[in-house]
Amino acid sequence: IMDKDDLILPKDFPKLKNDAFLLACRGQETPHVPVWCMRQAGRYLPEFRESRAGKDFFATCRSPAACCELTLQPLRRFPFDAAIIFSDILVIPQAMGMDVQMVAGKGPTFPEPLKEPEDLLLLQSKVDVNKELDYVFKAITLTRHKLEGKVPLIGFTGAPWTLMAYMIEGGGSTTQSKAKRWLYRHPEASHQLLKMLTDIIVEYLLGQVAAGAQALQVFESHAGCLGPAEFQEFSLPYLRDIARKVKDQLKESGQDVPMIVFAKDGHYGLEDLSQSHYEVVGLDWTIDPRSARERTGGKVSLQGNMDPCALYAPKERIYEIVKKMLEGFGTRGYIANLGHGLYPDMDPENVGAFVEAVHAHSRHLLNLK
Ligand SMILES: Cc1c2[nH]c(c1CCC(=O)O)Cc1[nH]c(c(CCC(=O)O)c1C)Cc1[nH]c(c(CCC(=O)O)c1C)Cc1[nH]c(c(C)c1CCC(=O)O)C2
Repeated sequence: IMDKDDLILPKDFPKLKNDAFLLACRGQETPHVPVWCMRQAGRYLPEFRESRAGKDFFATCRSPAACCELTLQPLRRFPFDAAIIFSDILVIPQAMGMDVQMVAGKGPTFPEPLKEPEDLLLLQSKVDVNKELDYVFKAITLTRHKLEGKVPLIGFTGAPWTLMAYMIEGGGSTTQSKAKRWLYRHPEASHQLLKMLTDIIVEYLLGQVAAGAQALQVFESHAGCLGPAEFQEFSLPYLRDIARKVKDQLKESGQDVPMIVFAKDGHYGLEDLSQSHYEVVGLDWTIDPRSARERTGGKVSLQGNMDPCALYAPKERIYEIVKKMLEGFGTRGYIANLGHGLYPDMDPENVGAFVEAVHAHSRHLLNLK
């Protein structure tokens, strides 16, 4: 007998029925290769567009009921093996006191981005994460209940460098030159900001686990504009710090939650990423599955990496591409996904064909063993 109020308490969650994703994160045997898609809750779904119509993006993020509904929508259509909470990486800069708006046709926009190191003083350095981001935690708890144990729920965050880049660029950028200017001209202030973000992210991820998240993904979406040396200095140490601190704290309370790091276009860092305390390394489509396996030497599970644009292909071709991908990665320690998020103009039917192909072909390969 579940009272409505119990849905917001992070306890008595329904029993998990499909643990293929969690098993694959840990390199354990599964009956099929699990699959989910980055941005599976998104504008390619007509029901998503309808729910979001006329509403402010971040107001939607602040409504636990809306986040829950948007998270569940793709699972009603497709047998995905994981859900990812509907939210955004930019809720952290907002919690630090920055104004961020989602402008239609333009994307995220900061009216007053950081310009010079003095601007760091304007940020809330000691953020009360439990207060400022409580709405995300509530959304996670509600969604974990409403999922009814169908699949595990993934929580996420942006990585420090990616968030720093948005905070300085004030929005999307192809060169990230304003943010990279800080790395070369103000390395100390850069480290100060990255450290500030890291502390908040650790608390934020721990809060997500306490609220009911069963896995965590860290998005370093702007790894690609860094070179190996800058990655070593300004991204990797913080990615490692996050995983180590989150895991140490969880261990104290006897918990263990798999963590995924996705450094988009950061293949120069693949060896390092596979030795960074994350169970899973996410890959974009510019890496060949076999070479990714060789370079990570069985140290981690891998996730990815079909080119999202392959979903524009006819279904038979999608099956062929999935087949090659599965043969390249193998069926063990592997989570099928795209190499980046779905685009709004993609056909939901082809997303269904992708999921179906992963399940069917991986079952076929596993039965041959
Ligand atoms: C860089 C980044 C952002 N947000 C995110 C990242 C990291 C992943 C990546 O590299 O893409 C992460 C994110 N954003 C969203 C999710 C939800 C879960 C899911 O993947 O389904 C996740 C995991 C919802 C969203 N976040 C956003 C949408 C689409 C806008 C809308 O719903 O109105 C969704 C579904 C908006 C957003 N938010 C951001 C961008 C660049 C955009 C797109 C703007 C545009 O295309 O107009 C920042």
